[in-house]
Amino acid sequence: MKFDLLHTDINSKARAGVITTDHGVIETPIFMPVGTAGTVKGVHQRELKDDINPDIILGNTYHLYLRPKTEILEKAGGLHKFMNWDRNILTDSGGFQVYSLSGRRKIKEEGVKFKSHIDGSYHFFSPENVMEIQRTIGADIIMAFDECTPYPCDYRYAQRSMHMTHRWLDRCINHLEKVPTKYGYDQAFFPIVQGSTFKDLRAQSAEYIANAGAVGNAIGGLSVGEPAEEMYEMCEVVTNILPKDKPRYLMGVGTPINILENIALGIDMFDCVMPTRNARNGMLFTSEGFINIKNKKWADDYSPIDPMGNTWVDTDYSKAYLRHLFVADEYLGKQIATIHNLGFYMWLVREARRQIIAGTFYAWKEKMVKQMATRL
Ligand SMILES: CC1(C)O[C@@H]2[C@@H](CO[C@@]3(CNc4nc5cc6c(=O)[nH]c(N)nc6cc5[nH]4)OC(C)(C)O[C@@H]23)O1
Repeated sequence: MKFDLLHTDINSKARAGVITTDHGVIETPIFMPVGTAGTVKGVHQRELKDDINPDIILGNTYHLYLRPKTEILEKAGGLHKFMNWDRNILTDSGGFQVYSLSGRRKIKEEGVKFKSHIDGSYHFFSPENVMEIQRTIGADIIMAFDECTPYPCDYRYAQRSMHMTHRWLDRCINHLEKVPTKYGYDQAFFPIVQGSTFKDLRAQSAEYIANAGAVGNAIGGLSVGEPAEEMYEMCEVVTNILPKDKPRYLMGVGTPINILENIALGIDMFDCVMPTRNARNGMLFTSEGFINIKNKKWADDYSPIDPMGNTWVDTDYSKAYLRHLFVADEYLGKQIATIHNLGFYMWLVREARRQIIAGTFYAWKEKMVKQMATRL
């Protein structure tokens, strides 16, 4: 994997760059649609390509390991072939999902024993076997096995959790050297900064991760319920330490406002279930603010979903029609809203990139942050 930093904003730490992998280029800043179990919920791969056009989507080790299971993926030749997606894929390592999803889990130095949320069976994840699972899934970018420190927690817990994540990182790196890639293309490995919301721990973790010398670096342990201001403070500390010539990935973030504020702090890559999850509940993001399409006020509003919209659904369908589909609980409503929201998120990061290159990012960001907070 290669990262070319093309432009850094003069009034902020915002950057425009290009990541190149064996499955094509990724223009940054980038938003990565979440496709947890090998599907971006409700959207065909062909629609993804034609209408939303993401350079990269996310998969998840925890989910894919439990279903369809690694042997099914291996026989298919990896996740790209299995889901017929020939662009980039990033897989999260599952550490976080074990912490946030599985019923019961026991975290020890060796690894994490957990109960499947599907059938209650017991499983064990360690830095070593998670590296092997991600080799088998075959994503272009794979994440370290870490402990996402729960929020809130006391300093002592955050410190111990951070050091364990650092020890697990060393085990991931050592093991990856022994397990070759399986499908003939490279896989980039990203370590993950922890340290909860303590500035000194965040700095310590950022230094440790920077010294690992990986091709890209991630920031974890955020977007877990902390106030946005604390998220921004931690990103400010960490991006001042992480190397400038490597992409920075802020995991699980976030709202359109979170994304613009963090681009200004020097973050290049984002993922979040918000555009897809909120779409399924009828919450639409637009450049003028956000819409709850189930609200009665749209019942006889025959204007396009989003006249400034970026995908064909925005002008093919009216607000009244989309509201009807949600009220009638028709599948099509969720599908239309998902394509709209993902189209908006892709527009947002692409427009941010254009503004950074034009040197007008900061003023544009300030205007957009105010505008997008409006409830329409
Ligand atoms: C914002 C929003 C809508 O996103 C939802 C829900 C709750 O937050 C999210 C998103 N936040 C999030 N923080 C993360 C931290 C780590 C981390 O430290 N390590 C690793 N390996 N992976 C991570 C993935 C992360 N996702 O996390 C789950 C539980 C996946 O659902 C998401 O609120």
